[in-house]
Amino acid sequence: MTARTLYDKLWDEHVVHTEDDGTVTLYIDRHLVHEVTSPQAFEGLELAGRKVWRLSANLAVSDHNVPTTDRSQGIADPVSKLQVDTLDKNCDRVGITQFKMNDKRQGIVHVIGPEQGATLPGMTVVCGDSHTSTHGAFGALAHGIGTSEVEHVLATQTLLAKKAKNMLIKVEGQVMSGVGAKDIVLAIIGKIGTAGGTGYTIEFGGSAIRALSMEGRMTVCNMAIEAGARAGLVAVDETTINYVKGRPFTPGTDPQTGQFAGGVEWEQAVAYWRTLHSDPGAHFDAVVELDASQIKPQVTWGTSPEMVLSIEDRVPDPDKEKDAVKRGAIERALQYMALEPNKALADIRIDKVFIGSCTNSRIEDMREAAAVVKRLGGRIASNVKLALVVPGSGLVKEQAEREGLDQVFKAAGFEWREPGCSMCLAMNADRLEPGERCASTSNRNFEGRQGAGGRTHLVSPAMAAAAAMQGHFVDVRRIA
Ligand SMILES: CC(C)[C@H](C(=O)O)[C@@H](O)C(=O)O
Ligand code: SF4
Repeated sequence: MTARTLYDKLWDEHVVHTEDDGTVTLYIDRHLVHEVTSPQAFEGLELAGRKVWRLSANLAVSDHNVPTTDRSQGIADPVSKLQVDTLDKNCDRVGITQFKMNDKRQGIVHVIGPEQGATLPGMTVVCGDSHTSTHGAFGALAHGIGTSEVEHVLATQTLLAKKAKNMLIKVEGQVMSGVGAKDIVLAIIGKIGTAGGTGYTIEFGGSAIRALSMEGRMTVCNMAIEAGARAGLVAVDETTINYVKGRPFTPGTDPQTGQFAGGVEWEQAVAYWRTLHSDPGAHFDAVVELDASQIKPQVTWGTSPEMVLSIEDRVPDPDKEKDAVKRGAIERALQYMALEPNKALADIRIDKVFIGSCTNSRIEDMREAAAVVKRLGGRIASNVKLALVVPGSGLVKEQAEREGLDQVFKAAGFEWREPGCSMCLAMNADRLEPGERCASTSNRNFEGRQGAGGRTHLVSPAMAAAAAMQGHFVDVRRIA
Protein backbone atom coordinates (compact mmCIF):
# COMPACT_ATOMS: atom_id res chain seq x y z
CA MET A 1 0.00 0.00 0.00
CA THR A 2 1.27 3.47 -0.76
CA ALA A 3 2.50 5.57 2.14
CA ARG A 4 -0.14 8.05 3.25
CA THR A 5 -0.04 11.23 5.31
CA LEU A 6 -2.20 11.55 8.40
CA TYR A 7 -4.45 13.89 6.42
CA ASP A 8 -4.77 11.31 3.60
CA LYS A 9 -5.80 8.66 6.13
CA LEU A 10 -8.40 10.84 7.84
CA TRP A 11 -9.79 11.91 4.49
CA ASP A 12 -9.99 8.38 3.02
CA GLU A 13 -11.73 7.12 6.13
CA HIS A 14 -14.57 9.64 5.77
CA VAL A 15 -15.29 9.70 2.03
CA VAL A 16 -18.89 8.67 1.37
CA HIS A 17 -19.02 9.50 -2.32
CA THR A 18 -16.76 11.11 -4.94
CA GLU A 19 -18.01 13.14 -7.92
CA ASP A 20 -16.21 13.16 -11.27
CA ASP A 21 -14.76 16.61 -10.54
CA GLY A 22 -13.24 15.37 -7.29
CA THR A 23 -15.88 16.86 -4.99
CA VAL A 24 -16.40 14.52 -2.11
CA THR A 25 -19.26 13.91 0.28
CA LEU A 26 -17.43 13.69 3.58
CA TYR A 27 -18.94 12.10 6.69
CA ILE A 28 -18.81 14.33 9.76
CA ASP A 29 -18.41 12.68 13.16
CA ARG A 30 -18.72 15.68 15.42
CA HIS A 31 -20.54 18.95 14.93
CA LEU A 32 -19.93 21.69 17.46
CA VAL A 33 -22.40 24.56 17.48
CA HIS A 34 -22.24 28.09 18.87
CA GLU A 35 -24.69 30.97 18.97
CA VAL A 36 -23.15 33.21 16.28
CA THR A 37 -23.26 31.01 13.18
CA SER A 38 -26.20 28.71 13.90
CA PRO A 39 -29.45 30.75 13.97
CA GLN A 40 -29.98 30.88 10.19
CA ALA A 41 -29.02 27.21 9.90
CA PHE A 42 -31.71 26.14 12.37
CA GLU A 43 -34.18 28.45 10.67
CA GLY A 44 -33.38 27.02 7.24
CA LEU A 45 -33.83 23.51 8.56
CA GLU A 46 -37.18 24.34 10.08
CA LEU A 47 -38.43 26.11 6.95
CA ALA A 48 -37.50 23.09 4.85
CA GLY A 49 -39.22 20.78 7.34
CA ARG A 50 -36.02 18.79 7.86
CA LYS A 51 -34.87 17.05 11.00
CA VAL A 52 -31.39 16.86 12.50
CA TRP A 53 -29.84 13.71 11.00
CA ARG A 54 -27.90 12.53 14.03
CA LEU A 55 -28.62 14.40 17.24
CA SER A 56 -25.86 12.76 19.26
CA ALA A 57 -23.17 14.05 16.89
CA ASN A 58 -23.93 17.62 17.96
CA LEU A 59 -22.79 19.56 20.99
CA ALA A 60 -23.71 23.21 21.48
CA VAL A 61 -22.57 26.06 23.69
CA SER A 62 -22.80 29.86 23.77
CA ASP A 63 -19.41 31.49 24.09
CA HIS A 64 -19.00 34.68 22.02
CA ASN A 65 -21.85 36.69 23.52
CA VAL A 66 -21.88 35.58 27.14
CA PRO A 67 -20.93 38.13 29.81
CA THR A 68 -17.92 37.35 32.00
CA THR A 69 -19.40 39.02 35.10
CA ASP A 70 -22.72 38.96 36.98
CA ARG A 71 -24.19 36.01 35.15
CA SER A 72 -26.92 35.62 37.72
CA GLN A 73 -28.28 38.92 36.34
CA GLY A 74 -28.74 37.45 32.86
CA ILE A 75 -27.43 39.26 29.76
CA ALA A 76 -27.84 43.03 29.72
CA ASP A 77 -27.04 43.65 26.05
CA PRO A 78 -30.20 42.93 23.99
CA VAL A 79 -28.33 41.74 20.86
CA SER A 80 -26.17 39.30 22.82
CA LYS A 81 -29.18 38.13 24.82
CA LEU A 82 -31.12 37.39 21.65
CA GLN A 83 -28.25 35.33 20.21
CA VAL A 84 -27.85 33.25 23.36
CA ASP A 85 -31.60 32.80 23.88
CA THR A 86 -31.98 31.72 20.26
CA LEU A 87 -29.39 28.96 20.64
CA ASP A 88 -31.09 27.82 23.86
CA LYS A 89 -34.47 27.67 22.12
CA ASN A 90 -33.13 25.91 19.03
CA CYS A 91 -31.30 23.26 21.04
CA ASP A 92 -34.26 22.68 23.35
CA ARG A 93 -36.61 22.40 20.38
CA VAL A 94 -34.59 19.92 18.34
CA GLY A 95 -33.02 18.07 21.27
CA ILE A 96 -29.32 18.92 20.83
CA THR A 97 -27.19 18.66 23.97
CA GLN A 98 -26.15 22.13 25.08
CA PHE A 99 -24.17 23.44 28.03
CA LYS A 100 -26.09 26.56 28.97
CA MET A 101 -24.52 29.72 30.30
CA ASN A 102 -24.70 28.80 33.97
CA ASP A 103 -23.63 25.16 33.52
CA LYS A 104 -20.08 24.73 34.78
CA ARG A 105 -19.24 22.77 31.62
CA GLN A 106 -19.92 25.93 29.56
CA GLY A 107 -16.95 27.59 27.89
CA ILE A 108 -15.36 28.40 24.56
CA VAL A 109 -16.45 25.79 22.04
CA HIS A 110 -12.83 24.88 21.19
CA VAL A 111 -11.99 24.38 24.84
CA ILE A 112 -15.00 22.33 25.85
CA GLY A 113 -14.98 19.91 22.87
CA PRO A 114 -11.61 18.39 23.81
CA GLU A 115 -12.26 18.78 27.53
CA GLN A 116 -15.39 16.63 27.26
CA GLY A 117 -13.81 14.06 24.96
CA ALA A 118 -16.30 15.18 22.30
CA THR A 119 -13.26 15.67 20.10
CA LEU A 120 -11.41 12.40 19.61
CA PRO A 121 -8.58 11.17 17.41
CA GLY A 122 -9.67 10.06 13.95
CA MET A 123 -12.83 12.12 13.88
CA THR A 124 -13.96 14.71 11.39
CA VAL A 125 -14.92 17.73 13.50
CA VAL A 126 -16.62 20.84 12.15
CA CYS A 127 -18.10 24.00 13.63
CA GLY A 128 -19.24 27.29 12.19
CA ASP A 129 -16.06 28.87 13.46
CA SER A 130 -12.67 29.29 11.83
CA HIS A 131 -10.69 28.23 14.91
CA THR A 132 -12.09 24.71 14.69
CA SER A 133 -8.58 23.94 13.45
CA THR A 134 -7.75 23.69 17.19
CA HIS A 135 -9.18 20.16 17.36
CA GLY A 136 -6.64 18.89 14.83
CA ALA A 137 -4.25 18.63 17.78
CA PHE A 138 -5.93 15.26 18.45
CA GLY A 139 -5.20 13.78 15.04
CA ALA A 140 -8.74 14.73 14.00
CA LEU A 141 -9.62 16.40 10.69
CA ALA A 142 -11.15 19.62 11.99
CA HIS A 143 -12.04 22.86 10.27
CA GLY A 144 -14.45 25.75 10.26
CA ILE A 145 -17.56 25.88 8.05
CA GLY A 146 -20.01 28.58 6.98
CA THR A 147 -23.60 28.93 8.16
CA SER A 148 -25.10 27.24 5.08
CA GLU A 149 -22.75 24.30 5.71
CA VAL A 150 -23.88 24.22 9.35
CA GLU A 151 -27.38 23.64 8.01
CA HIS A 152 -26.09 20.97 5.60
CA VAL A 153 -24.30 19.12 8.41
CA LEU A 154 -27.32 19.31 10.69
CA ALA A 155 -29.52 17.89 7.92
CA THR A 156 -27.22 15.24 6.45
CA GLN A 157 -24.22 14.70 8.76
CA THR A 158 -22.05 15.26 5.69
CA LEU A 159 -20.26 18.06 3.94
CA LEU A 160 -19.31 18.64 0.31
CA ALA A 161 -15.57 19.12 0.26
CA LYS A 162 -12.48 19.15 -1.91
CA LYS A 163 -9.22 17.78 -0.68
CA ALA A 164 -6.46 20.22 0.22
CA LYS A 165 -2.73 19.64 -0.36
CA ASN A 166 -0.41 18.27 2.31
CA MET A 167 2.08 20.49 4.13
CA LEU A 168 4.45 19.38 6.85
CA ILE A 169 5.83 21.93 9.29
CA LYS A 170 8.64 20.34 11.24
CA VAL A 171 9.86 22.01 14.41
CA GLU A 172 12.91 20.14 15.61
CA GLY A 173 14.92 20.62 18.79
CA GLN A 174 14.23 22.02 22.21
CA VAL A 175 12.79 25.44 23.00
CA MET A 176 14.44 27.71 25.54
CA SER A 177 12.88 28.01 28.95
CA GLY A 178 10.23 30.75 28.75
CA VAL A 179 9.38 29.88 25.14
CA GLY A 180 6.19 27.92 24.52
CA ALA A 181 3.58 26.75 22.01
CA LYS A 182 2.34 30.28 21.32
CA ASP A 183 5.83 31.46 20.44
CA ILE A 184 6.30 28.42 18.19
CA VAL A 185 3.14 29.11 16.21
CA LEU A 186 3.74 32.86 15.99
CA ALA A 187 7.26 32.14 14.73
CA ILE A 188 5.79 29.75 12.13
CA ILE A 189 3.37 32.43 10.93
CA GLY A 190 6.19 34.98 10.92
CA LYS A 191 8.10 32.64 8.63
CA ILE A 192 5.42 31.43 6.18
CA GLY A 193 3.01 34.39 6.39
CA THR A 194 -0.76 34.45 6.77
CA ALA A 195 -1.19 33.02 3.26
CA GLY A 196 1.61 30.46 3.59
CA GLY A 197 -0.77 27.60 4.36
CA THR A 198 -3.53 28.55 1.91
CA GLY A 199 -4.80 25.46 0.09
CA TYR A 200 -3.04 23.08 2.46
CA THR A 201 -3.79 21.03 5.52
CA ILE A 202 -0.78 21.53 7.77
CA GLU A 203 0.62 18.69 9.84
CA PHE A 204 2.81 19.99 12.66
CA GLY A 205 5.58 17.56 13.51
CA GLY A 206 9.10 17.31 14.82
CA SER A 207 10.45 16.80 18.31
CA ALA A 208 9.39 20.23 19.60
CA ILE A 209 5.76 19.52 18.69
CA ARG A 210 5.87 16.01 20.11
CA ALA A 211 7.23 17.47 23.37
CA LEU A 212 4.16 19.72 23.74
CA SER A 213 1.23 18.84 25.98
CA MET A 214 -2.21 18.60 24.39
CA GLU A 215 -2.86 22.17 25.55
CA GLY A 216 0.24 23.33 23.69
CA ARG A 217 -0.65 21.36 20.56
CA MET A 218 -4.11 22.95 20.61
CA THR A 219 -2.52 26.40 20.79
CA VAL A 220 -0.47 25.58 17.69
CA CYS A 221 -3.35 24.06 15.68
CA ASN A 222 -5.65 26.90 16.78
CA MET A 223 -3.55 29.32 14.76
CA ALA A 224 -3.21 27.14 11.64
CA ILE A 225 -6.05 29.24 10.27
CA GLU A 226 -3.99 32.40 10.84
CA ALA A 227 -1.33 30.76 8.65
CA GLY A 228 -3.95 30.38 5.90
CA ALA A 229 -4.71 26.66 6.38
CA ARG A 230 -8.24 25.63 7.28
CA ALA A 231 -6.97 22.62 9.21
CA GLY A 232 -3.89 21.80 11.28
CA LEU A 233 -2.94 18.35 12.53
CA VAL A 234 -0.70 16.66 15.05
CA ALA A 235 -0.14 12.89 14.98
CA VAL A 236 -1.60 10.77 17.75
CA ASP A 237 0.80 9.53 20.43
CA GLU A 238 0.65 8.53 24.09
CA THR A 239 0.18 12.18 25.10
CA THR A 240 -3.02 12.25 23.02
CA ILE A 241 -4.34 8.95 24.36
CA ASN A 242 -3.62 9.86 27.99
CA TYR A 243 -5.45 13.16 27.56
CA VAL A 244 -8.65 11.67 26.13
CA LYS A 245 -8.81 8.72 28.53
CA GLY A 246 -11.72 8.88 30.99
CA ARG A 247 -13.35 12.02 29.57
CA PRO A 248 -17.17 12.10 29.57
CA PHE A 249 -17.67 11.42 25.82
CA THR A 250 -14.67 9.08 25.37
CA PRO A 251 -15.35 5.36 24.79
CA GLY A 252 -14.51 3.36 27.90
CA THR A 253 -15.85 5.96 30.32
CA ASP A 254 -18.62 4.57 32.53
CA PRO A 255 -21.66 6.83 31.97
CA GLN A 256 -22.91 6.08 35.50
CA THR A 257 -19.77 6.87 37.48
CA GLY A 258 -17.97 9.06 34.96
CA GLN A 259 -14.85 7.02 35.68
CA PHE A 260 -12.60 5.24 33.21
CA ALA A 261 -13.76 1.63 32.89
CA GLY A 262 -11.93 0.50 29.74
CA GLY A 263 -13.36 -2.45 27.82
CA VAL A 264 -13.36 -3.60 24.24
CA GLU A 265 -14.58 -0.31 22.73
CA TRP A 266 -11.71 1.54 24.40
CA GLU A 267 -9.17 -1.09 23.31
CA GLN A 268 -10.37 -1.00 19.72
CA ALA A 269 -10.38 2.79 19.67
CA VAL A 270 -6.83 2.99 21.01
CA ALA A 271 -5.61 0.41 18.50
CA TYR A 272 -7.06 2.51 15.68
CA TRP A 273 -5.83 5.82 17.11
CA ARG A 274 -2.28 4.46 17.16
CA THR A 275 -2.39 4.25 13.34
CA LEU A 276 -3.07 7.98 13.07
CA HIS A 277 0.28 9.33 11.97
CA SER A 278 1.88 9.90 8.57
CA ASP A 279 3.56 6.79 7.17
CA PRO A 280 7.32 6.93 6.66
CA GLY A 281 7.93 8.20 3.13
CA ALA A 282 4.46 9.72 2.74
CA HIS A 283 4.42 12.56 0.21
CA PHE A 284 4.03 16.17 1.34
CA ASP A 285 3.51 18.86 -1.30
CA ALA A 286 5.43 21.32 0.85
CA VAL A 287 7.78 20.98 3.83
CA VAL A 288 8.85 23.83 6.12
CA GLU A 289 11.45 23.40 8.85
CA LEU A 290 12.11 25.46 11.97
CA ASP A 291 14.81 25.13 14.60
CA ALA A 292 13.06 25.26 17.99
CA SER A 293 16.20 26.36 19.82
CA GLN A 294 16.24 29.60 17.80
CA ILE A 295 12.69 30.66 18.69
CA LYS A 296 12.51 33.61 21.10
CA PRO A 297 9.44 34.99 22.86
CA GLN A 298 7.27 36.57 20.16
CA VAL A 299 5.31 39.85 20.07
CA THR A 300 3.20 41.08 17.17
CA TRP A 301 3.73 44.76 16.32
CA GLY A 302 1.18 45.21 13.50
CA THR A 303 -2.35 44.42 12.41
CA SER A 304 -1.86 40.90 11.07
CA PRO A 305 -0.49 37.86 12.91
CA GLU A 306 2.42 37.68 10.43
CA MET A 307 3.60 41.11 11.62
CA VAL A 308 5.53 39.48 14.41
CA LEU A 309 9.05 39.73 15.80
CA SER A 310 10.92 38.60 18.88
CA ILE A 311 11.06 40.55 22.13
CA GLU A 312 14.68 41.39 21.34
CA ASP A 313 13.68 43.19 18.13
CA ARG A 314 12.62 46.70 17.19
CA VAL A 315 9.53 47.99 15.40
CA PRO A 316 10.30 47.75 11.64
CA ASP A 317 11.34 50.83 9.72
CA PRO A 318 9.31 51.19 6.50
CA ASP A 319 12.15 53.18 4.93
CA LYS A 320 14.27 50.03 4.97
CA GLU A 321 11.67 48.08 2.99
CA LYS A 322 12.35 48.15 -0.76
CA ASP A 323 9.09 46.51 -1.86
CA ALA A 324 6.52 49.29 -2.21
CA VAL A 325 3.52 47.11 -1.33
CA LYS A 326 5.17 45.81 1.82
CA ARG A 327 6.34 49.30 2.73
CA GLY A 328 2.78 50.62 2.44
CA ALA A 329 1.47 47.80 4.65
CA ILE A 330 4.08 48.52 7.32
CA GLU A 331 3.32 52.25 7.23
CA ARG A 332 -0.42 51.66 7.59
CA ALA A 333 0.07 49.19 10.42
CA LEU A 334 2.42 51.50 12.30
CA GLN A 335 0.00 54.35 11.93
CA TYR A 336 -2.91 52.31 13.27
CA MET A 337 -0.77 50.91 16.06
CA ALA A 338 0.68 54.38 16.85
CA LEU A 339 4.22 53.01 16.85
CA GLU A 340 7.48 54.71 15.94
CA PRO A 341 9.86 52.85 13.62
CA ASN A 342 12.90 51.38 15.40
CA LYS A 343 11.34 51.51 18.86
CA ALA A 344 12.39 48.50 20.95
CA LEU A 345 9.41 46.15 21.39
CA ALA A 346 10.39 45.94 25.06
CA ASP A 347 9.74 49.69 25.40
CA ILE A 348 6.11 49.49 24.26
CA ARG A 349 3.84 50.38 27.16
CA ILE A 350 0.40 48.84 27.42
CA ASP A 351 -2.98 49.86 28.84
CA LYS A 352 -4.77 46.53 29.15
CA VAL A 353 -4.00 42.82 29.30
CA PHE A 354 -6.18 39.94 28.16
CA ILE A 355 -5.31 36.38 29.14
CA GLY A 356 -7.88 34.10 27.54
CA SER A 357 -9.40 32.97 24.17
CA CYS A 358 -9.45 29.56 22.49
CA THR A 359 -5.71 29.97 21.88
CA ASN A 360 -4.63 30.33 25.49
CA SER A 361 -7.29 29.78 28.16
CA ARG A 362 -6.65 26.21 29.20
CA ILE A 363 -5.34 25.14 32.59
CA GLU A 364 -1.74 25.12 31.46
CA ASP A 365 -2.05 28.69 30.19
CA MET A 366 -3.53 29.75 33.53
CA ARG A 367 -0.61 28.07 35.32
CA GLU A 368 1.97 29.63 33.03
CA ALA A 369 0.60 33.15 33.57
CA ALA A 370 0.14 32.69 37.33
CA ALA A 371 3.70 31.41 37.71
CA VAL A 372 5.05 34.63 36.18
CA VAL A 373 2.81 36.77 38.41
CA LYS A 374 4.01 34.88 41.46
CA ARG A 375 7.65 35.11 40.49
CA LEU A 376 7.48 38.86 39.91
CA GLY A 377 5.40 39.49 43.03
CA GLY A 378 3.55 42.69 43.90
CA ARG A 379 0.81 44.19 41.79
CA ILE A 380 0.12 45.00 38.16
CA ALA A 381 1.82 48.17 36.90
CA SER A 382 0.07 51.48 37.56
CA ASN A 383 -0.33 52.23 33.83
CA VAL A 384 -2.27 48.98 33.32
CA LYS A 385 -5.94 49.94 33.64
CA LEU A 386 -7.34 46.44 33.38
CA ALA A 387 -5.84 42.97 33.37
CA LEU A 388 -8.41 40.28 32.60
CA VAL A 389 -8.01 36.56 33.10
CA VAL A 390 -10.81 34.64 31.40
CA PRO A 391 -10.59 30.86 31.75
CA GLY A 392 -11.73 28.88 28.70
CA SER A 393 -14.40 26.88 30.51
CA GLY A 394 -16.12 26.52 33.85
CA LEU A 395 -14.10 23.37 34.44
CA VAL A 396 -10.81 25.15 33.73
CA LYS A 397 -11.94 27.86 36.14
CA GLU A 398 -12.78 25.30 38.81
CA GLN A 399 -9.43 23.52 38.39
CA ALA A 400 -7.52 26.81 38.52
CA GLU A 401 -9.35 27.75 41.71
CA ARG A 402 -8.51 24.37 43.26
CA GLU A 403 -4.88 25.21 42.58
CA GLY A 404 -5.24 28.70 44.06
CA LEU A 405 -4.36 30.41 40.77
CA ASP A 406 -7.33 32.78 41.04
CA GLN A 407 -5.89 34.04 44.35
CA VAL A 408 -2.51 34.68 42.73
CA PHE A 409 -4.16 36.74 39.98
CA LYS A 410 -6.57 38.60 42.24
CA ALA A 411 -3.90 39.49 44.80
CA ALA A 412 -1.89 41.10 42.01
CA GLY A 413 -4.89 43.14 40.78
CA PHE A 414 -6.05 40.98 37.86
CA GLU A 415 -9.77 40.38 37.35
CA TRP A 416 -10.82 36.73 37.42
CA ARG A 417 -13.83 36.25 35.15
CA GLU A 418 -16.42 33.74 33.93
CA PRO A 419 -15.57 31.71 30.78
CA GLY A 420 -16.17 32.84 27.21
CA CYS A 421 -14.57 34.50 24.18
CA SER A 422 -14.62 37.85 25.97
CA MET A 423 -12.07 40.43 24.82
CA CYS A 424 -10.76 38.17 22.05
CA LEU A 425 -13.27 39.84 19.74
CA ALA A 426 -15.38 42.06 21.99
CA MET A 427 -18.84 40.72 21.17
CA ASN A 428 -19.66 41.10 24.86
CA ALA A 429 -18.92 43.97 27.26
CA ASP A 430 -15.16 43.27 27.47
CA ARG A 431 -13.39 45.52 25.02
CA LEU A 432 -10.65 48.04 24.32
CA GLU A 433 -11.54 51.71 24.06
CA PRO A 434 -10.26 53.61 20.99
CA GLY A 435 -6.49 54.04 21.19
CA GLU A 436 -5.97 51.54 24.00
CA ARG A 437 -3.07 49.12 23.66
CA CYS A 438 -3.39 45.53 24.81
CA ALA A 439 -1.10 42.58 25.43
CA SER A 440 -3.37 39.71 24.42
CA THR A 441 -3.04 35.93 24.36
CA SER A 442 -5.64 35.66 21.59
CA ASN A 443 -5.04 34.90 17.91
CA ARG A 444 -6.06 37.93 15.85
CA ASN A 445 -4.69 41.48 15.94
CA PHE A 446 -6.78 42.93 13.11
CA GLU A 447 -7.87 46.58 13.28
CA GLY A 448 -10.71 46.93 15.76
CA ARG A 449 -10.66 43.25 16.71
CA GLN A 450 -10.77 43.91 20.45
CA GLY A 451 -12.91 47.05 20.15
CA ALA A 452 -13.01 49.93 17.64
CA GLY A 453 -9.64 51.70 17.53
CA GLY A 454 -8.08 49.19 19.93
CA ARG A 455 -4.47 48.07 19.41
CA THR A 456 -3.60 44.41 19.92
CA HIS A 457 -0.23 42.77 20.48
CA LEU A 458 -0.39 38.97 20.40
CA VAL A 459 1.82 37.18 22.93
CA SER A 460 2.02 34.04 25.06
CA PRO A 461 0.36 33.81 28.50
CA ALA A 462 3.74 34.23 30.22
CA MET A 463 4.54 37.32 28.15
CA ALA A 464 1.08 38.81 28.80
CA ALA A 465 1.39 38.26 32.55
CA ALA A 466 4.87 39.79 32.62
CA ALA A 467 3.66 42.80 30.62
CA ALA A 468 0.81 43.31 33.08
CA MET A 469 3.22 43.33 36.02
CA GLN A 470 5.78 45.65 34.44
CA GLY A 471 3.57 47.84 32.27
CA HIS A 472 5.53 47.12 29.09
CA PHE A 473 6.74 44.03 27.20
CA VAL A 474 9.54 42.11 28.88
CA ASP A 475 11.60 39.11 27.94
CA VAL A 476 10.20 36.31 30.10
CA ARG A 477 13.40 34.34 29.66
CA ARG A 478 14.92 36.84 32.10
CA ILE A 479 12.31 36.17 34.76
CA ALA A 480 13.69 32.87 35.92
C1 LIG B 1 -17.78 34.50 15.20
C2 LIG B 1 -17.00 33.47 14.43
C3 LIG B 1 -17.70 33.19 13.17
C4 LIG B 1 -15.53 33.86 14.27
C5 LIG B 1 -14.71 32.79 13.55
O1 LIG B 1 -15.16 32.10 12.66
O2 LIG B 1 -13.57 32.60 13.85
C6 LIG B 1 -14.89 34.18 15.60
O3 LIG B 1 -14.86 33.09 16.45
C7 LIG B 1 -13.51 34.74 15.41
O4 LIG B 1 -12.59 34.30 16.09
O5 LIG B 1 -13.37 35.66 14.59
S1 SF4 C 1 -12.05 32.86 21.61
FE1 SF4 C 1 -11.79 34.30 19.94
S2 SF4 C 1 -10.92 33.15 18.29
FE2 SF4 C 1 -11.74 31.70 19.73
S3 SF4 C 1 -13.79 31.26 18.98
FE3 SF4 C 1 -13.95 32.91 20.46
S4 SF4 C 1 -13.84 34.76 19.26
FE4 SF4 C 1 -13.10 33.13 17.95
